Amino acid sequence: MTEHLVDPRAPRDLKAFVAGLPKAELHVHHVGSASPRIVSELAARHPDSKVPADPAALVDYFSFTDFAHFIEVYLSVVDLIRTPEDVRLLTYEVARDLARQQVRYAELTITPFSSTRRGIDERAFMDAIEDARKAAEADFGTVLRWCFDIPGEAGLEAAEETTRLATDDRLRPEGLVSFGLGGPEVGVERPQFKPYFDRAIAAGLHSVPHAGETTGPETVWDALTHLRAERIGHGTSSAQDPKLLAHLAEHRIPLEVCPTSNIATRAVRTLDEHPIKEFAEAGVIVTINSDDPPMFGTDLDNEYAVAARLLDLDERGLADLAKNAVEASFLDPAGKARITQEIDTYTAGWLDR
Ligand SMILES: Nc1ncnc2c1ncn2[C@@H]1O[C@H](CCC(=O)c2cccc(C(=O)O)c2)[C@@H](O)[C@H]1O
Ligand SMILES: [Zn+2]
Repeated sequence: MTEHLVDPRAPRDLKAFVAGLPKAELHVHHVGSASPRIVSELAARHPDSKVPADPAALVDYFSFTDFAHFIEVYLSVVDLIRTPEDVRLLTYEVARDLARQQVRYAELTITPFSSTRRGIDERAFMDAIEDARKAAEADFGTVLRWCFDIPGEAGLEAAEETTRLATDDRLRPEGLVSFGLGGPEVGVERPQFKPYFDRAIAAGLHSVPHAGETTGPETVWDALTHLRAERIGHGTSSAQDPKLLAHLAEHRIPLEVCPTSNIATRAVRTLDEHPIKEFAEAGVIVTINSDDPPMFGTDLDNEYAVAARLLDLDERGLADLAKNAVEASFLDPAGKARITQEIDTYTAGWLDR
């Protein structure tokens, strides 16, 4: 069950503050954000799927014994996304859910390889996400950008295909800003992906691989040295290496921290054991993210509440976390200034009320 994942202990008034706080989210997956309503609607369309169409049954289905089990469940949801219309519906509804949490800007991680290899036409896929991105900005005011990630376990074929889709000017979508690496890390050495990250960076994309989620600090070092990571997805095991913490702090390389994800995938045993406090005490830039919120029984607001408890934050501390994410984002300077100003105005208004 996932009740242990929702943190009831954050003070109530801070939850109200968080609910209205303008936010940015940098580490949240496209398919992983499909709401129970969307997943059950798609599962009902495809009765051959093992994904339950009943939202209540979905809660148990989204309980994982380990990381490998999480990936298996994740891919069963990927299998539900079969048409460009499924892609467009999913993307637009994810934007609606983000807007409900006052997310003004989000970099959504998409794995195009997983969809094109399942038969969705690549041009139709790009058109679907771009249509949804423009509609979401017009309807909700939420600015979306894309990160295309390589599913590392699928190997160099997936790396080549993802790089082609991300760098071919006839295909790459206008909203694409970054290039990542997801999936299991065990046995998926980061250095082999250097040629693909080099091509993506040469095409103007920012490098943001997952690293140190289920493997040690050496994977984070590899992501920094071989993949030229500008941010690190999770980086949880960095806390095991004081030199790495010092390097991340000195070079201002942010960690995309996803507290509840780490518990749900068993990467970390309990929230109280999460290394987020070590990151903050070492001066590492921390951003708060939800990763795959419906799958982990959480949402971004809850992740901020968890961070408030683990870092003992007040409203100003929470506002600083939100500003960290804006600053670490790949949004243009004017957009960053606009959202940062919104955060400051909101926080001042809250404290003066
Ligand atoms: N916390 C996370 N940590 C890591 N990744 C995460 C996390 N959350 C979500 N993901 C996503 O999980 C997928 C994994 C897909 C994958 O491993 C795979 C393996 C073999 C074949 C295929 C295929 O498509 O044929 C896919 C990726 O898309 C990634 O973006
Ligand atoms: Zn992730």
